[in-house]
Amino acid sequence: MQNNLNDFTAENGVEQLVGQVQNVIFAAPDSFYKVLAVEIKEHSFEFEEPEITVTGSFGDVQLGSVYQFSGTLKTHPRFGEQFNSQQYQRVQTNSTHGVVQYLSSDAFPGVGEKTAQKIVDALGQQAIDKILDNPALLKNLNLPKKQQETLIEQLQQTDGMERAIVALNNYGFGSKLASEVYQHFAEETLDVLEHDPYRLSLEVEGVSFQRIDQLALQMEMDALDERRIQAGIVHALNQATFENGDTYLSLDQTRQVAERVLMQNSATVIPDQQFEQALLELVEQGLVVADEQRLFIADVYYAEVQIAQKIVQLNTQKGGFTRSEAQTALTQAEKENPFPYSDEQKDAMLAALTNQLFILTGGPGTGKTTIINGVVAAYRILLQKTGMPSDRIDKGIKLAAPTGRAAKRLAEATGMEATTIHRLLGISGYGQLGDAEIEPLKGQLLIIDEMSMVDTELFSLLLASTPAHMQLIFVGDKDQLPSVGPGRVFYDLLQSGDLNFRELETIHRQEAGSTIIELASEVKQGRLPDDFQVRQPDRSFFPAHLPQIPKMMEQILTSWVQRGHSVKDMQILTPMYKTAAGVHQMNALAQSIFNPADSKRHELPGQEGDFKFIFRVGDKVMQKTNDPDNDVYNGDIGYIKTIMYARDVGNEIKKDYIEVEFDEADVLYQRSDLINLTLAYATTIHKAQGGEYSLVVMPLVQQFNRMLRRNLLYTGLTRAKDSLVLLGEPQAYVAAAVTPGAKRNTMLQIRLAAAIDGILPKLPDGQVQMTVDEKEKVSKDSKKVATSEPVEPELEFELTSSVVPEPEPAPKPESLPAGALTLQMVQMEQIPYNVGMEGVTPYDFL
Ligand SMILES: Nc1ncnc2c1ncn2[C@@H]1O[C@H](COP(=O)(O)OP(=O)(O)OP(=O)(O)O)[C@@H](O)[C@H]1O
Repeated sequence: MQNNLNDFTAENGVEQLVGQVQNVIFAAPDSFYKVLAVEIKEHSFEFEEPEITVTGSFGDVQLGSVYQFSGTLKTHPRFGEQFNSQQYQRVQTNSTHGVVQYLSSDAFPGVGEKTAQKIVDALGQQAIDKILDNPALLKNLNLPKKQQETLIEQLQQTDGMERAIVALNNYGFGSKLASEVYQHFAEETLDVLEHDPYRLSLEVEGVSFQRIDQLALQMEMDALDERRIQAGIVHALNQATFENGDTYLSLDQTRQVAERVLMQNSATVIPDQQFEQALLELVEQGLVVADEQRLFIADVYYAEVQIAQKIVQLNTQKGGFTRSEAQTALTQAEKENPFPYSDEQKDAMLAALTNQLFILTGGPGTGKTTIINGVVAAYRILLQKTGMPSDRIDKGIKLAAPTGRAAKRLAEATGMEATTIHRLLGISGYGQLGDAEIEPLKGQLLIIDEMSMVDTELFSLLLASTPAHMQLIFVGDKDQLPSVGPGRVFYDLLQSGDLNFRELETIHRQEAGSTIIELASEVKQGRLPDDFQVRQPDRSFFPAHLPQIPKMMEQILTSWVQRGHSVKDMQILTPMYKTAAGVHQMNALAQSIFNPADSKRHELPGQEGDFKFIFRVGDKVMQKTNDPDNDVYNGDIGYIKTIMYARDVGNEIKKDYIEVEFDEADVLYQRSDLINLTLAYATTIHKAQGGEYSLVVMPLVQQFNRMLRRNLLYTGLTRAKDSLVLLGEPQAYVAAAVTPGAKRNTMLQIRLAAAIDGILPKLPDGQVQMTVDEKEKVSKDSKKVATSEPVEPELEFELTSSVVPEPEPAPKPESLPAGALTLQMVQMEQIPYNVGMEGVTPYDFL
């Protein structure tokens, strides 16, 4: 430790405190202000308690790490004595923590945290070196023989790795991320970390720019170092692309966002010339593409160009069958169908059968599944006529969807096999899509459902793997939210107007009294029906302000349980994570009703952002990332089957774990994997895309402000199959209905037009997404002839502004339709704002 207890005294009235951060009690969303719970190790002032509250401005503080704080002890009128920190720094000496973390990581199967601590207690911070020098030391610790052997073998095998990982752990990297960093840089890890740290954020997914920036500045790297500015620019573009869904930023936007990002940790202003130079370098390196005043992450730029190229190529090809052949097959298929097809449906099916590429959009109940079934039936008939054996026909028809849940629904609706797009393409591992090895698909017909969820990168990969002869049908609902990932591919394809597509208008769902679909189609047109608040057989509305929502939700869920319904058929959908009506609070509430605490059952802690919760056996949970290796994908819902503690008899891996039962597979999560798992009684509406539930309960209040958009409300409503319970403020619903979805910067429509005119930008070699077969062919060809010239980076811009931008203005609602305005004014007067829950009885919502 830098300070010895003896000279640990206040200087010039500034007190000193060294302590280990136990918890971040509060973190301001828009500044670095935090309130920390700190276990005291040393202090220069009088204080009797073992723990103290520390307030101040802190960057990315690491739980469990030790910091030295300089500041003053203050008495807060409500919270009592607190340490107000003006300066802080991390104390590096507590590296035993890193060694324990490393030894108990997945690299040493069978070694848990307790054993790791025992080793470090006995051998100290240099434990690893000591064991490597003298393996016999482990014998004195009474560890089981098998454990000793594993430890020695692994340590010897990994040689320098442990030093790198321990160093990374001490810099605050968790074990999993630390090993990903090591896998990427291998023996160069420490060198890169110390001399070129921004490479970590540029090259390893999951290492944030902010974390590296704080680290680098602490290591006294120059705030104007070109590598820092480059990393800031890439971070700005990544944020726009992978968080906001844009495929590019304008030059001005990039400058503004990058500046904001770079100034979070240092007040140094980046001069225009240096920004420009850093950007030029990125373009020359091929990480960023500049197209006039637009800047793209290179992979996304190439993906858009490649999509346009392939789509236009396919769109000009006729399908394998003539119109009269298709017509005959359809007539035959119709005979097998329980009802005759409508003209609109027949027209769409004929277009699907006679074109190589066909796109279908329609709201719920308009007959999309009917068309998929009809096309498949007719397709079978057509192939049978060519003499193809029926097993080959079945294998040649592929159905897929972007998520496991959507694929399962597609399989149920069609009675055929359906899979995720990832699985169809054979993508495995967590790696970036751009690096995926893709196999060409086999078969004649490919139908993708829930196409609105497919993003630019995945779509480009999908197209790259479809052979020229394969017929493609893309089905979706253009009014739903766009993909979570970059772009709004489905919307752009339809909007281009030049492709073979049909939009279904007529609703066919006939169930008596079903008003959810009517509500959805009103919302689609930017208004709410006059009977919005009037109870219908399948939907109800309960007025409430934000503070009333938890109580009302409790009544709704309790009533659901009392009526003998299962949690499986119910889903709370809400726009955001925070607030009393957000995902976190709703989950905690629903868990207390559906799966309350029980001292006999095992529990493990979970955390999402700064929200802490617990996992219990029986909990409804959701996977948060794509994990093709385990066949679980972002948004998949499962139920906790088992929770095992390391000490439990029969626990073979000797580590705490949770086993979750998903539709496709059971998946095991050790503590370090729990970051990929969360409670799922409530989810965001975004995460619910592609899912369908018997009952949807949706709270909307004006506090959700920016999120209140038409496509969000529409997506939420259309997830309800039988019953819909809406609660909240009517004006929040009106605001959502009248406000169009957020705009995304995408270039796909322009690229499609350019591809049609034959003036698409040329893709440089190495950037064309190719299947394994194509790659082999190119590599053979390239041995014969030296090919294309290197492409000069294009960069043509002028810096116009260095002003930090104002936050994006709140979305402007379109002018209110007359009906909606009346509703807003009249209904608001009727809300029992002050009557509390007595005035509202949401018991009979079914
Ligand atoms: N032409 C028709 N005549 C009578 N009933 C029809 C017709 N077309 C579809 N239906 C019925 O309407 C309902 C909705 O059709 P379908 O499931 O194909 O729509 P969808 O667009 O796939 O709906 P969702 O997106 O909600 O799953 C089904 O019960 C279907 O049997």
